[in-house]
Amino acid sequence: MSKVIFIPTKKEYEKLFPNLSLEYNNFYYYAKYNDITIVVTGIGKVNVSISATHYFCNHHDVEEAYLIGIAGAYRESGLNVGDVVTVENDFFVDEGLIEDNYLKMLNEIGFAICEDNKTVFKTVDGLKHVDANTVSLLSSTDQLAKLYKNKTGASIESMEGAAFGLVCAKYNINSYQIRSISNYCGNRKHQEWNIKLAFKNLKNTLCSLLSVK
Ligand SMILES: O=C(O)c1cccc(C(=O)CC[C@H]2O[C@@H](n3cnc4c(=O)[nH]cnc43)[C@H](O)[C@@H]2O)c1
Repeated sequence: MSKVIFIPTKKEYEKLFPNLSLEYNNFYYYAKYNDITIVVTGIGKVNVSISATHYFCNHHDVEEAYLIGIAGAYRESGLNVGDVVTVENDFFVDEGLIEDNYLKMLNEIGFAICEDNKTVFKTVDGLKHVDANTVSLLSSTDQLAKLYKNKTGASIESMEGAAFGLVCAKYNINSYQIRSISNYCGNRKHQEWNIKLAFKNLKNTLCSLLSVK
């Protein structure tokens, strides 16, 4: 049985594994770290779905799959930049429509992507448990951030989570999602990015959780 770590972008990979070079197989970049495979999926729902599906089709011994990376936190979440969290429920929040400034997810108009338009992850003890929204249209205004947050009550936002969770569920694979908060959502002028702190804390978590040095 094996473990695999999925990371959305090469930028994130290079901050976490600066000395480990990547190979390419036409679908994704990957590397081996001891007995763990690391897959760089590409940004967003489509890329993570292609990469994870291809990986699981070709590796039938996966026991645990981890999606790790950075994420934005909604202002009202109480989270700080640099916090590392374990995601429980992850919503396809922007698959839907907006009517009179009210956001309806696809499940509310009879076309659910999956049950309740969300996927559910296993969680890691010792980290803050949060719910997440997965978006293609980033919440780059305070108004949109509020719309997303109020819809599901999620604390954080990423671009891959719910899609990854759905692929893992289809393959019956135990999935985990660990994110380090790099910025706040909303108005791009006030997002307060701190990439360095986010990756320092994420790397520390990886070291203790998966014995990755
Ligand atoms: O600017 C940099 O140096 C840099 C270094 C590493 C990664 C990045 C990214 O922008 C990665 C994009 C990645 O991060 C997630 N993310 C982060 N903040 C948010 C957000 O506010 N809303 C949605 N997604 C966010 C996302 O999952 C992307 O895959 C930059």
